[in-house]
Amino acid sequence: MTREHAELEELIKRLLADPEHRDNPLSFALGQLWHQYRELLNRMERITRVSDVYQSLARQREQTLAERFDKQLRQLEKVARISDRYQGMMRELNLALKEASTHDPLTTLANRRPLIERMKAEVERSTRLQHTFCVAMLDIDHFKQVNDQHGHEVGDSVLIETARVMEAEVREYDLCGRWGGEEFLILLPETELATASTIVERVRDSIRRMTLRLGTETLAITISAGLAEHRVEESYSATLNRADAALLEAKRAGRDRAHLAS
Ligand SMILES: Nc1nc2c(ncn2[C@@H]2O[C@H](COP(=O)(O)OP(=O)(O)OP(=O)(O)O)[C@@H](O)[C@H]2O)c(=O)[nH]1
Repeated sequence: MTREHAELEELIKRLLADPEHRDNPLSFALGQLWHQYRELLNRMERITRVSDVYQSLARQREQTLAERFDKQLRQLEKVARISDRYQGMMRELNLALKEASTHDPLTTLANRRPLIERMKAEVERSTRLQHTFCVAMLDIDHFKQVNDQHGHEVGDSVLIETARVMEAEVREYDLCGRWGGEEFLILLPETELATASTIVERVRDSIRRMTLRLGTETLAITISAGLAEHRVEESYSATLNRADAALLEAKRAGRDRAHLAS
């Protein structure tokens, strides 16, 4: 309320209360007007108060809603982060499981499972396309002596290094794997016996030239191998058995050599 307004109200109140103006014909009408004006003012004040309370309640409600929304959003973000992390862990675990079921943990070469699958696939492919393939079984000579004389850890290092050299010597589409113990298998797709023999000789030569240092000594490793070319309509296991028999012949003939299966 302005100062002039307050002064005007004060003047009206004084005039209405003054006994001197009691008989003035305007005094009654002014009194009624003053009364209505005061009532109107009171109602407006009540409405303003109610509106203020309502606005403040609405503000509070808005605030609590916003806070609740923020809290739920933060919880959702947390759940999403946990779920992302969980999914990442599951993916890694899956990969690790797949790796463990298809690879030898020591040498990281393929284990029997993928080797057998690839041999089966090659049998199918060779039947369909009339292409041949070869299987080479390779075995470290006198490996028991390496373990006995130098210990199991050195034996493990020999296996790891042999696998590394073997893998480095074969072509990208060949498959090297650990068949078990000190025995390895190389699958050579689209390869005839003569070419496969050259590749196996190259592998054997590289392994012979491997330098495995043991203090001042160097450990020399030799490999025997048996090689078989897949025959039309032969199962993968029959080819494998012929390669194995050729390996046995190579061992019997004095080791450090490769024999071709008949
Ligand atoms: N260090 C180590 N040794 C292994 C592993 N797997 C198998 N061996 C050993 O490999 C040796 C194989 O011995 P044998 O089957 O007698 O073969 P070898 O001594 O190589 O004899 P030939 O094959 O006839 O030349 C055994 O002593 C096994 O304990 C392995 O993962 N690590």
